[in-house]
Amino acid sequence: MAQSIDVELMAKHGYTIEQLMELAGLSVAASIASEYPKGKVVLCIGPGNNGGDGLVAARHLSHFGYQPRLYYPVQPAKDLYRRLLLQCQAHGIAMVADLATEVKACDVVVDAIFGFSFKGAVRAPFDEALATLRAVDKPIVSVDVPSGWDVELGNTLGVGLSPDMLVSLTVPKLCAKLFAGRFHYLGGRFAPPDMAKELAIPQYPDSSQCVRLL
Ligand SMILES: NC(=O)C1=CN([C@@H]2O[C@H](COP(=O)(O)OP(=O)(O)OC[C@H]3O[C@@H](n4cnc5c(N)ncnc54)[C@H](OP(=O)(O)O)[C@@H]3O)[C@@H](O)[C@H]2O)[C@H](O)CC1
Ligand SMILES: [K+]
Repeated sequence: MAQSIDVELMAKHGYTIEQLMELAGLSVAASIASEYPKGKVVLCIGPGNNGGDGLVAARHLSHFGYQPRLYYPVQPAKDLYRRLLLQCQAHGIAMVADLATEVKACDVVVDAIFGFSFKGAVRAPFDEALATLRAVDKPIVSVDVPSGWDVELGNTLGVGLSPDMLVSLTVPKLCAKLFAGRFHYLGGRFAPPDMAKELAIPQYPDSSQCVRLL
C-alpha cells in the first residue's frame, strides 16, 4: 500500500525520489518547528530512504535555527545519500559516534532509522541504537513509522520506539492507529488532487508543509 503510492507518484506522475525526499524531509523539519523550541537535535539516520528523509530534515532544521547533529552509523555508497550528507557537512552539521552520550545533551531526538520497509529482527548496529533510544528521556520524533514497528501491525517485536511525535508521510500508515504520543503530523505534501481525494488526505493550511492530525 505505502510502497504503491510512491510507485504511482514516480512512475505515473513524474516525480523523482529526490523531489519526494526533499519535500518529506522539509515537512519533518516544519513539524518539529511547530512544536519544539529551537535547540539541539540529534538525528538518527538509517540506511534507507527513511534515513534520507532525516538527512534532508537536518539541513532544513539548521536553516530554521536549530542545532542538528547526525548519528549515521551505516552509510551506504548510494549517490543520493552521499550528496545529502555532503550538503549537511556544508551546513556545518557534525557527525556523532556515541549515541548514548549525545542524547543526554540534546533537546529532541529524530528517529529516521527505519520506515515502511523494516522487516525481521533488528540487526546490528541498530539493535543497540534502538535500545539506547528506548531508554531515553528526551522527546523522540519518528519519521513515517516508529522504528522497530511493523508498518501495519505496530510494535509486535517489542523492540520499537515510543515517540512523542509521529510525522506520517503522504498518508498515515496502518500502524499510526497505535501511536500513543502527543503530536501526530502529516507531511510530504505532494499528492496531486485526484490522488489526494482518493486517499482522503486532509487539507493542508495555506502554504504549510505539514498538518497536525492529533
Ligand atoms: N511518499 C512517501 O511516503 C515517501 C517516503 N519516503 C521514505 O522512505 C521510507 C521507506 O524507505 P525504504 O528505503 O523503502 O526503506 P526503509 O528506510 O524503511 O528501510 C530500508 C533499509 O533498512 C534496512 N533494514 C530493514 N529491516 C531491517 C532490520 N530488521 N534490521 C536492520 N536493517 C534493516 C534495509 O536493509 P536490507 O539489507 O534489508 O535492504 C534497508 O537498508 C518511508 O518510510 C519514508 O520515510 C521517501 O523519502 C519518499 C517519499
Ligand atoms: K522512523
